[in-house]
Amino acid sequence: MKAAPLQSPSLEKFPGQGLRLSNLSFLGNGPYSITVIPGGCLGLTGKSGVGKTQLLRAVADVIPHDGECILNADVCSSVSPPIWRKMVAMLPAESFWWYDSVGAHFNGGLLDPEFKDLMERLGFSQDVMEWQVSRLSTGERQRLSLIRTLINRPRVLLLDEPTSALDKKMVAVVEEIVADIRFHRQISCIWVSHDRDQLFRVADTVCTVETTGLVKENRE
Ligand SMILES: Nc1ncnc2c1ncn2[C@@H]1O[C@H](COP(=O)(O)OP(=O)(O)OP(=O)(O)O)[C@@H](O)[C@H]1O
Repeated sequence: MKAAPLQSPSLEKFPGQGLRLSNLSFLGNGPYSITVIPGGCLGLTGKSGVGKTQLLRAVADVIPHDGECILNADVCSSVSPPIWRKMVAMLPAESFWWYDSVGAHFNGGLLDPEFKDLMERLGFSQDVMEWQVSRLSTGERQRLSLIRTLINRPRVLLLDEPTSALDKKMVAVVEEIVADIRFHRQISCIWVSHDRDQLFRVADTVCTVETTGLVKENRE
């Protein structure tokens, strides 16, 4: 069954704005069509292996795909991939680290006025910048990679199970940080999770990803 295109009811306030997926397809999945308004959050769930991560990767333009992603007036196919990926940032479930030291991954970000606040809220003191990446726990990597993504100031945030390695208290902190940033920067967000309760806390629209499209979920 092909799902109808979806959009948030408040979209009329933002004509032509936000992140729009238009007949996006990849690896035999799709087409997917939906709009996420500025400041909005789309929650995606679905069975393991259905293609949630690949959907985020298609939106981030890191895998081949058909159809379009449009961010405000920018059409993905007309924007160079590095520029698109700077605007549309994906936080993968398992973060990548290139250098031995944590601080080397943050260079200019240390001057970002929000850096110190994010570090404190996510439970780090400044000396973590001197640490070796090899000593980081899975949860520390997850929290630090969120900071690294946010200080690049993306206009769209694609979050792939961003709290999977965190305790309850830190899950709440991450949910609050993302909500604050969506509100203050008016960025659009897609949040992938197997935790349905979490998606109904953080997102204004929740959908199940099927191989043929998105199916809107209602809170029960
Ligand atoms: N390069 C590729 N070529 C073909 N198939 C791929 C490629 N990369 C991943 N896949 C397949 O695409 C499918 C979807 O993978 P994906 O990681 O998006 O699933 P998911 O819904 O995020 O699953 P999970 O909930 O387990 O994380 C999987 O069957 C995977 O094996």
